[in-house]
Amino acid sequence: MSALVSTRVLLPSLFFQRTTFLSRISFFNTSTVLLSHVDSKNVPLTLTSLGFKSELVETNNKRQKYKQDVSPIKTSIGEGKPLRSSKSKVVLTKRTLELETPPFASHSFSELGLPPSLLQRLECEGFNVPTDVQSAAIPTILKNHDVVIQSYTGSGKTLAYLLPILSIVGPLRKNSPENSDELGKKMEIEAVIVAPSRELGMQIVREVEKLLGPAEKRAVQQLVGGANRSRQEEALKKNKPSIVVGTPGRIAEISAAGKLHTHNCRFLVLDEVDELLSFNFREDMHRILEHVGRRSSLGQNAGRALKGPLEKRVERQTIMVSATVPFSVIRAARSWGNNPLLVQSQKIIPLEAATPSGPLNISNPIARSSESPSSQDEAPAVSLPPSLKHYYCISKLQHKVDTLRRCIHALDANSVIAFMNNTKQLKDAVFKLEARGIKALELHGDLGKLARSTALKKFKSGEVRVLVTNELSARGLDVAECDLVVNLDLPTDSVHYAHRAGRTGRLGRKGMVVSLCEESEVFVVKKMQKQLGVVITGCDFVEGKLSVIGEERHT
Ligand SMILES: Nc1ncnc2c1ncn2[C@@H]1O[C@H](COP(=O)(O)OP(=O)(O)OP(=O)(O)O)[C@@H](O)[C@H]1O
Repeated sequence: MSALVSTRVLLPSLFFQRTTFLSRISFFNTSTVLLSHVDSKNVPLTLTSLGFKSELVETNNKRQKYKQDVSPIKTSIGEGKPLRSSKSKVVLTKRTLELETPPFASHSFSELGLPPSLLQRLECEGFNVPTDVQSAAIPTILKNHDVVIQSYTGSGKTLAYLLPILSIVGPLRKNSPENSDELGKKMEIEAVIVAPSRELGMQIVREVEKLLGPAEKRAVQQLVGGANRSRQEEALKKNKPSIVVGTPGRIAEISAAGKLHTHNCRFLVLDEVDELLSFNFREDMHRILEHVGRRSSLGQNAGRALKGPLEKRVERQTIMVSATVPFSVIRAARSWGNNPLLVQSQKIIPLEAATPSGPLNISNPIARSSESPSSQDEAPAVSLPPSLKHYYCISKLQHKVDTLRRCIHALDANSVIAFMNNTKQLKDAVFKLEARGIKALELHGDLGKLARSTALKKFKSGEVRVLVTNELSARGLDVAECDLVVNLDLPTDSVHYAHRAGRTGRLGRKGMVVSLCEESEVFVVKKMQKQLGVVITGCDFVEGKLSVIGEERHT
């Protein structure tokens, strides 16, 4: 207890010191160690006690930039009502999300072979240091390798593929288009990025637009389902984008209609590749894989000559990405790509060397040692952010929403994603939360496009405290402020658990995951714990506090 108090007292002064990034990492590691000595039976565990701090500040609502050399990542989220009415200034609760295990590499972006125009844009947007996986993937992709990028949720995989692509295609590329006849004439799509949901597709588009800057943002075009197709086709014709980002159905549809010419495409990215392999996407993915970059007449500079029987052919570069890479993806990647490499944060190996019992689970030693060889066959290379804390709480079905309410209050969570499996029950949960005075909104595929984007916007801005959703939001959704994920229904398997859990604890921030289950489901939690290689601790919420049941193991 005294260790916890002294850590808290030390925080404000140390927090604003201009220390180096590395010394700050060691400071936070120290605070973690101290916290782990606290007797969890006597001390209430809240997000604050686990390292989240709240303080009242004024904010002008500007986006917080990531400046790793100045201060840990902070983020502003609204707790609720402004304390004072003012048109220009709103007083909100500022919550500082400390970095527990920052995934930043020791390199700088300028060492990775990116063009000056892109480096400038990165600086403008406040991206100063690449993450581990970016340091590994960027040079590998720039060397023309097909890759499978596997790294835990929130570790920066999107920029890991966007940056090398933008170095080679589009207005920020190494050779300015004005100086090259071949590139100047080119009107074709040069990169196709496929994502399994409209929300993720739009998020990627925004990330590309951010990097391109306001003057060049037309170089990317969204082709997501649910949006007006003819408008997308008109935009393709008018803006002649270099990059398109979309969902499999819409991309395949527009391509089949002859309005999207991707045969000469240089890059094909499959984001959340294991999800794109699912049965639902089979036909559309087949078309995309068959057509994108398949009849290339690219110039020598842009294309890659293949070895062996395909020696004369110039072909697309295929980039496959996910936090979870089951062996089915490895098999598919071998057939889709040209000698692909498996790129992880700390290592790069030929995909050929990846076997079901081999390096796939290297980031997950507990899972490797606890799984039998047969169950490893389909065991995913799951990677969860190391800063996450996992709990489960036994609750009767009819009491789950009330348990969720108690959980939110006990942990003092400000930005919560609650996952359910059934849309109808999801609506009831929102109704019950609202009736209990907690601002909540639903987000699922049955909603219209406007309702979906409004819900997401309100949640991201902090206007809504709880987003009740289903698998739709489990993949890729990036809300830095999310400090708690609750499974109101258990996910179907450990892969789904990993993606749901990964909506919090982004980019090394702390986060908590609480799974509410009935007594008869505890064995499912235990099984996932084993497969994922994490400790999921039993807990309850009593008198406004989280109390741990049984021994909590700190790993
Ligand atoms: N080098 C960096 N510096 C600062 N912020 C970064 C950096 N790289 C990425 N980010 C930010 O980190 C957040 C998480 O990145 P991203 O969404 O790419 O993670 P991810 O690994 O793709 O996660 P998931 O597996 O859940 O899709 C984003 O908000 C992104 O803008």
